[in-house]
Amino acid sequence: MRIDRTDSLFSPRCVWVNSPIIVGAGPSGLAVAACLREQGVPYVMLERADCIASLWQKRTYDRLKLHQPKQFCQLPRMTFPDSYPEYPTHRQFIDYLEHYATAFEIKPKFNTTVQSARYDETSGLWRVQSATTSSSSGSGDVVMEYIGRWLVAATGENAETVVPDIPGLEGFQGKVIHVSDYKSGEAYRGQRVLVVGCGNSGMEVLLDLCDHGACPAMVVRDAVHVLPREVLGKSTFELAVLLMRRLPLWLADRIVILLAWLVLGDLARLGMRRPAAGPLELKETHGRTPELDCGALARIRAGDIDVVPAVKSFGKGASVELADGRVLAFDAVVLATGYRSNVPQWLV
Ligand SMILES: NC(=O)C1=CN([C@@H]2O[C@H](COP(=O)(O)OP(=O)(O)OC[C@H]3O[C@@H](n4cnc5c(N)ncnc54)[C@H](OP(=O)(O)O)[C@@H]3O)[C@@H](O)[C@H]2O)C=CC1
Ligand SMILES: O=C(O)C(=O)Cc1c[nH]c2ccccc12
Repeated sequence: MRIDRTDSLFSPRCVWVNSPIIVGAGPSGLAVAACLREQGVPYVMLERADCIASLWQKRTYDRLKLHQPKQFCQLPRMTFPDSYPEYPTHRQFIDYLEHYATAFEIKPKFNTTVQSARYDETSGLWRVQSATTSSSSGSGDVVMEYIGRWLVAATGENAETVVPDIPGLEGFQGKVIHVSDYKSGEAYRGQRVLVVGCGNSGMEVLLDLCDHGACPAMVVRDAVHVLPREVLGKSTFELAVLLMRRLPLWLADRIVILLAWLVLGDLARLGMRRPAAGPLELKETHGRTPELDCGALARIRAGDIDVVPAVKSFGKGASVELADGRVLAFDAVVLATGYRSNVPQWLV
């Protein structure tokens, strides 16, 4: 057997890069890479997954479409094809991103997880430690340290799934998944499904479950801002941007809430009260995205989706105890409880 002396002598291997180090090959990382490329600036791009835009490729449900019209979602220097609809499907979005990466010759180092990125004040340099998993069996991770002057953190807000710590969840007898593993309601036909969380993912999965003949319930534990996707044919997002440019935030919020009320009616009657702070204020101050209704509200109104309060605990078998004391039985649980960034873990 040959002993690799360079590995044992310099572990981890250090590479000096006279260029930015981009962490993450999602839409933001790709956009940065394309702009650098256009200026003739080289870069190194490190990506944990084995493909670009892994969240879009591996963790989205089948029916997902962009929630904003396409002109607000395209990356710099390349528009969406004219043939795309106003709200492209996630498959179309992935095709666009693949085409974008090819056009700008973006070649990330895949299967490479950044473990830490440290800024050294004295030298003014970043030390970025990464581990590359090899697909060939037997050879372990290759640990590298990239040293350079610029770091771009582009791992997004949704790198890790959030799984709530609800008592008894591990003992629940039915199937439990996080929404990142949900593809379609086909697997749930005829089943009682509890969807925990009423963000954009939860709301759309509820609709999908209805469309596939399941019997879902939605946990709403707190106040929530649901807005229509469009008002009088104009996207609420565009409208909000226009209002925010011209008016103070509080007034823009009042108008958005009034329009939402005119289109959607009083949602408190459906068990969904609005937070005291407006949707635009919450986006500005907490980065909290408003929920855009894609049809779930109509199904709640029709009685196809039950709205229930917070889950207190999962009991014996397949029972669930709710905050209001009710105990209900479910066949399956979908945790649509969100995602979080992992930047604080590796940017030290
Ligand atoms: N087509 C598109 O463009 C889509 C975009 N998205 C985006 O992706 C991002 C992630 O969305 P999403 O996956 O919905 O995650 P979010 O973080 O937006 O929503 C998570 C939801 O789960 C609730 N929750 C968390 N823990 C619990 C618990 N223990 N019990 C009850 N409820 C709980 C939260 O409630 P609380 O507010 O009380 O914490 C919140 O309503 C967002 O930016 C969203 O807009 C998602 C789907 C489709
Ligand atoms: O694209 C996002 O990240 C969003 O959060 C969408 C969004 C931000 N502000 C809004 C106002 C009204 C409707 C949607 C949004």
